[in-house]
Amino acid sequence: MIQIKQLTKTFKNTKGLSDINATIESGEMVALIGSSGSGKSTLMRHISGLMCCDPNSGGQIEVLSRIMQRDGKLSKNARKVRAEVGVIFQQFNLVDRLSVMTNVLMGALGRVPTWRAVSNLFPPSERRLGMESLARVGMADKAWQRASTLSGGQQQRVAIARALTQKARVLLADEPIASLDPESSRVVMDILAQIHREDKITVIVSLHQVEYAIRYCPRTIALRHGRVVYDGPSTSLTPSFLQEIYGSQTEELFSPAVDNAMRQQPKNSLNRPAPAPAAA
Ligand SMILES: Nc1ncnc2c1ncn2[C@@H]1O[C@H](COP(=O)(O)OP(=O)(O)OP(=O)(O)O)[C@@H](O)[C@H]1O
Repeated sequence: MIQIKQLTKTFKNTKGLSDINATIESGEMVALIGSSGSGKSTLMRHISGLMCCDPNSGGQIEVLSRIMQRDGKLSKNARKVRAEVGVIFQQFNLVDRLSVMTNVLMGALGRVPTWRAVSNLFPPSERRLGMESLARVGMADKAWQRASTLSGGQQQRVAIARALTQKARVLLADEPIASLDPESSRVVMDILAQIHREDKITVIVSLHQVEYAIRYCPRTIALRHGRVVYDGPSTSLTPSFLQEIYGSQTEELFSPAVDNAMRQQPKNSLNRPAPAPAAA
Protein backbone atom coordinates (compact mmCIF):
# COMPACT_ATOMS: atom_id res chain seq x y z
CA MET A 1 0.00 0.00 0.00
CA ILE A 2 1.11 3.57 -0.67
CA GLN A 3 -0.23 6.23 1.67
CA ILE A 4 0.31 9.91 1.06
CA LYS A 5 -0.72 12.29 3.82
CA GLN A 6 -0.73 16.08 3.89
CA LEU A 7 2.04 16.31 1.32
CA THR A 8 3.11 19.87 0.59
CA LYS A 9 6.17 21.00 -1.33
CA THR A 10 7.24 24.58 -1.70
CA PHE A 11 9.93 25.60 -4.17
CA LYS A 12 11.45 29.07 -3.85
CA ASN A 13 8.43 31.00 -5.05
CA THR A 14 6.20 28.18 -6.24
CA LYS A 15 3.93 25.70 -4.50
CA GLY A 16 4.84 22.42 -6.20
CA LEU A 17 2.32 20.36 -4.21
CA SER A 18 -0.42 21.42 -1.78
CA ASP A 19 -1.88 19.07 0.81
CA ILE A 20 -1.93 15.88 -1.26
CA ASN A 21 -3.72 12.95 0.37
CA ALA A 22 -4.18 9.57 -1.32
CA THR A 23 -4.09 5.88 -0.58
CA ILE A 24 -3.14 3.43 -3.31
CA GLU A 25 -3.79 -0.20 -2.50
CA SER A 26 -1.34 -2.96 -3.39
CA GLY A 27 -1.90 -4.21 -6.91
CA GLU A 28 -3.68 -1.08 -8.21
CA MET A 29 -2.74 0.53 -11.52
CA VAL A 30 -3.29 4.25 -11.16
CA ALA A 31 -2.81 7.08 -13.63
CA LEU A 32 -1.60 10.49 -12.57
CA ILE A 33 -2.72 13.12 -15.03
CA GLY A 34 -2.43 16.86 -15.29
CA SER A 35 -1.17 19.48 -17.67
CA SER A 36 2.41 20.70 -17.72
CA GLY A 37 3.52 22.02 -14.33
CA SER A 38 0.61 20.46 -12.43
CA GLY A 39 2.96 18.53 -10.10
CA LYS A 40 3.04 14.98 -11.52
CA SER A 41 6.84 14.59 -11.54
CA THR A 42 7.16 16.30 -8.18
CA LEU A 43 4.71 13.84 -6.63
CA MET A 44 6.49 10.87 -8.27
CA ARG A 45 9.83 12.08 -6.91
CA HIS A 46 8.37 12.29 -3.42
CA ILE A 47 6.92 8.77 -3.58
CA SER A 48 10.24 7.38 -4.79
CA GLY A 49 12.13 9.23 -2.04
CA LEU A 50 14.11 11.39 -4.45
CA MET A 51 12.63 14.58 -3.03
CA CYS A 52 11.44 15.53 0.45
CA CYS A 53 8.33 17.50 1.37
CA ASP A 54 8.30 20.75 3.37
CA PRO A 55 9.78 20.38 6.86
CA ASN A 56 7.34 20.45 9.79
CA SER A 57 4.37 20.28 7.44
CA GLY A 58 3.02 16.99 8.78
CA GLY A 59 3.60 15.48 5.34
CA GLN A 60 4.22 11.76 5.23
CA ILE A 61 4.56 8.99 2.65
CA GLU A 62 4.36 5.30 3.40
CA VAL A 63 5.30 2.80 0.73
CA LEU A 64 4.61 -0.91 1.22
CA SER A 65 3.51 -0.05 4.76
CA ARG A 66 6.91 1.45 5.67
CA ILE A 67 7.60 5.15 6.11
CA MET A 68 9.56 6.57 3.16
CA GLN A 69 9.58 10.15 4.40
CA ARG A 70 8.02 12.27 7.12
CA ASP A 71 8.06 15.99 7.82
CA GLY A 72 10.68 16.72 5.19
CA LYS A 73 13.11 13.94 6.07
CA LEU A 74 13.72 10.54 4.56
CA SER A 75 13.19 7.76 7.05
CA LYS A 76 16.05 5.47 7.99
CA ASN A 77 14.20 2.71 6.13
CA ALA A 78 14.14 4.69 2.89
CA ARG A 79 16.94 2.70 1.26
CA LYS A 80 15.21 -0.59 1.98
CA VAL A 81 11.90 0.74 0.73
CA ARG A 82 13.53 2.10 -2.44
CA ALA A 83 14.94 -1.36 -3.19
CA GLU A 84 11.36 -2.46 -3.83
CA VAL A 85 10.40 0.55 -5.93
CA GLY A 86 11.21 0.54 -9.64
CA VAL A 87 11.36 3.93 -11.33
CA ILE A 88 11.05 4.70 -15.02
CA PHE A 89 11.51 8.19 -16.36
CA GLN A 90 10.55 9.86 -19.62
CA GLN A 91 14.21 9.85 -20.70
CA PHE A 92 17.69 9.03 -19.44
CA ASN A 93 16.65 5.59 -18.18
CA LEU A 94 19.68 3.66 -19.36
CA VAL A 95 23.44 3.99 -19.40
CA ASP A 96 24.04 4.46 -23.13
CA ARG A 97 27.50 2.95 -23.39
CA LEU A 98 26.58 -0.28 -21.57
CA SER A 99 24.87 -3.30 -23.08
CA VAL A 100 21.14 -3.79 -22.68
CA MET A 101 21.83 -6.79 -20.41
CA THR A 102 24.19 -4.86 -18.11
CA ASN A 103 21.57 -2.13 -17.82
CA VAL A 104 18.97 -4.72 -16.87
CA LEU A 105 21.30 -6.32 -14.33
CA MET A 106 21.57 -2.94 -12.58
CA GLY A 107 18.19 -3.94 -11.19
CA ALA A 108 19.94 -6.69 -9.21
CA LEU A 109 22.46 -4.30 -7.58
CA GLY A 110 20.64 -4.40 -4.24
CA ARG A 111 21.21 -8.17 -4.00
CA VAL A 112 24.68 -8.53 -5.51
CA PRO A 113 27.97 -7.62 -3.74
CA THR A 114 29.54 -4.49 -5.21
CA TRP A 115 32.76 -6.29 -6.27
CA ARG A 116 30.70 -8.62 -8.45
CA ALA A 117 28.68 -5.80 -9.96
CA VAL A 118 31.67 -3.60 -10.84
CA SER A 119 33.42 -6.57 -12.46
CA ASN A 120 30.21 -7.46 -14.28
CA LEU A 121 30.32 -10.87 -12.58
CA PHE A 122 26.65 -11.24 -11.83
CA PRO A 123 25.68 -14.74 -10.65
CA PRO A 124 24.05 -17.04 -13.24
CA SER A 125 20.70 -16.86 -11.41
CA GLU A 126 20.64 -13.06 -11.81
CA ARG A 127 21.65 -13.33 -15.48
CA ARG A 128 18.86 -15.82 -16.01
CA LEU A 129 16.37 -13.47 -14.36
CA GLY A 130 17.71 -10.58 -16.47
CA MET A 131 17.23 -12.56 -19.66
CA GLU A 132 13.75 -13.72 -18.63
CA SER A 133 12.82 -10.11 -17.88
CA LEU A 134 14.06 -9.02 -21.30
CA ALA A 135 12.06 -11.81 -22.91
CA ARG A 136 8.92 -10.62 -21.13
CA VAL A 137 9.23 -7.19 -22.70
CA GLY A 138 10.14 -8.67 -26.11
CA MET A 139 13.77 -7.50 -26.01
CA ALA A 140 15.78 -10.71 -25.48
CA ASP A 141 17.28 -10.51 -28.98
CA LYS A 142 18.77 -7.11 -28.15
CA ALA A 143 20.48 -8.22 -24.92
CA TRP A 144 24.04 -7.70 -26.19
CA GLN A 145 23.49 -4.44 -28.07
CA ARG A 146 24.62 -1.13 -26.65
CA ALA A 147 21.71 0.70 -25.05
CA SER A 148 22.47 3.75 -27.22
CA THR A 149 21.42 1.80 -30.34
CA LEU A 150 17.82 1.34 -29.15
CA SER A 151 14.79 3.41 -30.06
CA GLY A 152 12.96 5.36 -27.34
CA GLY A 153 10.24 2.73 -27.01
CA GLN A 154 12.79 -0.07 -26.81
CA GLN A 155 14.68 1.82 -24.10
CA GLN A 156 11.50 2.09 -22.05
CA ARG A 157 10.91 -1.65 -22.43
CA VAL A 158 14.44 -2.31 -21.17
CA ALA A 159 13.80 0.01 -18.21
CA ILE A 160 10.72 -2.09 -17.40
CA ALA A 161 12.86 -5.27 -17.66
CA ARG A 162 15.29 -3.67 -15.20
CA ALA A 163 12.43 -3.09 -12.73
CA LEU A 164 11.40 -6.76 -13.17
CA THR A 165 14.99 -7.84 -12.46
CA GLN A 166 14.92 -5.59 -9.42
CA LYS A 167 11.85 -7.60 -8.28
CA ALA A 168 10.13 -4.27 -7.67
CA ARG A 169 6.75 -4.50 -5.96
CA VAL A 170 5.92 -0.91 -6.87
CA LEU A 171 6.58 0.64 -10.25
CA LEU A 172 6.58 4.40 -10.69
CA ALA A 173 6.56 5.37 -14.35
CA ASP A 174 6.96 9.13 -14.76
CA GLU A 175 5.67 10.08 -18.22
CA PRO A 176 7.12 6.90 -19.78
CA ILE A 177 5.44 7.55 -23.14
CA ALA A 178 5.71 11.32 -23.39
CA SER A 179 8.46 11.12 -26.04
CA LEU A 180 7.06 8.16 -27.98
CA ASP A 181 4.88 7.82 -31.07
CA PRO A 182 1.39 6.31 -30.57
CA GLU A 183 2.39 2.78 -31.61
CA SER A 184 5.42 2.63 -29.28
CA SER A 185 3.31 4.21 -26.55
CA ARG A 186 0.72 1.48 -26.92
CA VAL A 187 3.39 -1.25 -26.72
CA VAL A 188 4.92 0.25 -23.56
CA MET A 189 1.50 0.72 -21.92
CA ASP A 190 0.48 -2.85 -22.88
CA ILE A 191 3.64 -4.18 -21.20
CA LEU A 192 3.04 -2.12 -18.06
CA ALA A 193 -0.55 -3.39 -17.89
CA GLN A 194 0.61 -6.96 -18.47
CA ILE A 195 3.20 -7.01 -15.69
CA HIS A 196 0.73 -5.28 -13.39
CA ARG A 197 -1.80 -8.01 -14.14
CA GLU A 198 0.57 -10.98 -14.03
CA ASP A 199 2.86 -9.97 -11.15
CA LYS A 200 0.32 -7.93 -9.15
CA ILE A 201 2.81 -5.05 -9.12
CA THR A 202 1.40 -1.72 -7.99
CA VAL A 203 1.83 0.72 -10.89
CA ILE A 204 1.56 4.49 -10.81
CA VAL A 205 2.00 6.02 -14.23
CA SER A 206 1.95 9.73 -14.96
CA LEU A 207 0.54 10.66 -18.33
CA HIS A 208 -0.11 13.73 -20.38
CA GLN A 209 -2.80 12.10 -22.47
CA VAL A 210 -5.99 11.15 -20.77
CA GLU A 211 -6.89 8.53 -23.40
CA TYR A 212 -4.17 6.22 -22.06
CA ALA A 213 -5.40 6.70 -18.49
CA ILE A 214 -8.92 5.70 -19.54
CA ARG A 215 -7.74 2.69 -21.51
CA TYR A 216 -5.18 1.25 -19.11
CA CYS A 217 -5.82 2.48 -15.58
CA PRO A 218 -9.00 1.79 -13.60
CA ARG A 219 -8.30 4.80 -11.39
CA THR A 220 -6.98 8.27 -12.12
CA ILE A 221 -5.68 10.95 -9.81
CA ALA A 222 -5.81 14.33 -11.54
CA LEU A 223 -3.62 17.22 -10.43
CA ARG A 224 -3.95 20.89 -11.12
CA HIS A 225 -1.62 23.56 -9.73
CA GLY A 226 -0.22 20.98 -7.28
CA ARG A 227 -3.61 19.94 -5.89
CA VAL A 228 -5.70 16.82 -6.37
CA VAL A 229 -8.77 17.88 -8.34
CA TYR A 230 -10.10 14.38 -8.98
CA ASP A 231 -9.49 10.87 -7.65
CA GLY A 232 -11.75 8.16 -8.99
CA PRO A 233 -12.67 5.92 -11.90
CA SER A 234 -10.89 6.83 -15.11
CA THR A 235 -14.07 6.09 -17.05
CA SER A 236 -15.61 9.24 -15.55
CA LEU A 237 -13.04 11.42 -17.31
CA THR A 238 -15.28 12.53 -20.14
CA PRO A 239 -14.29 15.60 -22.16
CA SER A 240 -17.03 17.64 -20.47
CA PHE A 241 -15.92 16.58 -16.98
CA LEU A 242 -12.31 17.42 -17.82
CA GLN A 243 -13.46 20.77 -19.15
CA GLU A 244 -15.09 21.34 -15.76
CA ILE A 245 -11.89 20.62 -13.81
CA TYR A 246 -9.26 21.91 -16.24
CA GLY A 247 -11.02 24.59 -18.26
CA SER A 248 -8.85 25.74 -21.17
CA GLN A 249 -6.02 23.34 -20.15
CA THR A 250 -8.21 20.40 -21.27
CA GLU A 251 -6.85 20.62 -24.83
CA GLU A 252 -3.40 19.67 -23.54
CA LEU A 253 -4.79 16.39 -22.20
CA PHE A 254 -6.53 15.15 -25.35
CA SER A 255 -4.61 14.33 -28.48
CA PRO A 256 -6.42 13.64 -31.77
CA ALA A 257 -3.50 11.40 -32.94
CA VAL A 258 -3.83 9.23 -29.84
CA ASP A 259 -7.59 9.13 -30.19
CA ASN A 260 -7.31 7.84 -33.77
CA ALA A 261 -4.70 5.22 -32.85
CA MET A 262 -6.97 3.99 -30.04
CA ARG A 263 -9.97 3.67 -32.33
CA GLN A 264 -8.01 1.59 -34.83
CA GLN A 265 -7.07 -1.08 -32.31
CA PRO A 266 -8.97 -4.36 -32.05
CA LYS A 267 -11.44 -4.29 -29.18
CA ASN A 268 -9.97 -7.41 -27.53
CA SER A 269 -6.69 -5.59 -26.89
CA LEU A 270 -8.46 -3.32 -24.44
CA ASN A 271 -7.40 -3.53 -20.82
CA ARG A 272 -10.81 -2.84 -19.43
CA PRO A 273 -10.99 -0.71 -16.33
CA ALA A 274 -12.39 -2.22 -13.13
CA PRO A 275 -14.38 -0.26 -10.52
CA ALA A 276 -12.26 2.16 -8.51
CA PRO A 277 -12.71 4.35 -5.44
CA ALA A 278 -15.23 7.17 -5.48
CA ALA A 279 -14.41 10.70 -6.52
CA ALA A 280 -12.67 12.87 -3.93
N1 LIG B 1 13.38 21.78 -8.67
C1 LIG B 1 12.45 22.72 -8.83
N2 LIG B 1 12.68 23.99 -8.50
C2 LIG B 1 11.72 24.95 -8.63
N3 LIG B 1 10.47 24.71 -9.08
C3 LIG B 1 10.18 23.44 -9.43
C4 LIG B 1 11.15 22.39 -9.33
N4 LIG B 1 10.55 21.22 -9.73
C5 LIG B 1 9.29 21.55 -10.08
N5 LIG B 1 9.06 22.86 -9.89
C6 LIG B 1 7.80 23.57 -10.13
O1 LIG B 1 6.76 22.81 -9.52
C7 LIG B 1 5.61 22.77 -10.36
C8 LIG B 1 5.27 21.33 -10.70
O2 LIG B 1 6.27 20.82 -11.58
P1 LIG B 1 6.31 19.32 -12.11
O3 LIG B 1 7.56 19.15 -12.88
O4 LIG B 1 6.06 18.40 -10.99
O5 LIG B 1 5.04 19.31 -13.08
P2 LIG B 1 4.58 18.19 -14.11
O6 LIG B 1 3.12 18.03 -13.94
O7 LIG B 1 5.42 16.97 -13.95
O8 LIG B 1 4.89 18.90 -15.50
P3 LIG B 1 5.34 18.27 -16.91
O9 LIG B 1 4.16 17.51 -17.41
O10 LIG B 1 5.67 19.47 -17.75
O11 LIG B 1 6.54 17.39 -16.63
C9 LIG B 1 5.94 23.63 -11.57
O12 LIG B 1 5.46 24.94 -11.32
C10 LIG B 1 7.46 23.63 -11.60
O13 LIG B 1 7.96 24.80 -12.20
